Amino acid sequence: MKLDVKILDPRMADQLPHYATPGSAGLDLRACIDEPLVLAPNAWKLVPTGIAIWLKDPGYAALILPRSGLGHKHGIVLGNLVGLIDSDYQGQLMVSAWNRSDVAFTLQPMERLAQLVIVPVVQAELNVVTDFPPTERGAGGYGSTGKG
Ligand SMILES: O=c1ccn([C@H]2C[C@H](O)[C@@H](COP(=O)(O)OP(=O)(O)OP(=O)(O)O)O2)c(=O)[nH]1
Ligand SMILES: [Mg+2]
Repeated sequence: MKLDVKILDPRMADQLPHYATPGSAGLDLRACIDEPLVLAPNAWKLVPTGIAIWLKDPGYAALILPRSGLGHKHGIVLGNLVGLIDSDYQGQLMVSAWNRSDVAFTLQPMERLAQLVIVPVVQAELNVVTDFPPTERGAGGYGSTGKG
């Protein structure tokens, strides 16, 4: 698909997000900040990415996800756990950077902070019913099929 993108911070012009390998699912998002940002243990800050996208088609959404390395090694994940970008959103992509670790982390300007994944979406039309026809699972959940 073609994705319309607006460059809001001139530093992004020559480092637009790209798929790092032919099989990559995510586009890395950078921290468009002017100076290093210290995230104290358990602190979170909204970080601009310097770009806006317009998905346009309600059949798509974008998810902002943590980068595995930052999340696992440094505890830098997302304050909203996952960011959901609506197809009609045209504002700057923002990343809620949360330091869930007990060690301060310094985020450098233009560092790759999170990743954006475009996903297909189905908008459902709600159909109100009083009963569902029975299924094998029924209302069973939360481990009802047993362990292992
Ligand atoms: O990590 C995120 C999450 C959201 N957004 C933008 C795009 C999204 O389309 C919009 C609204 O997000 P969401 O619907 O999750 O937030 P809300 O708290 O429900 O706000 P709203 O009332 O504006 O829908 O904010 C971001 O830039 N980054
Ligand atoms: Mg919302």
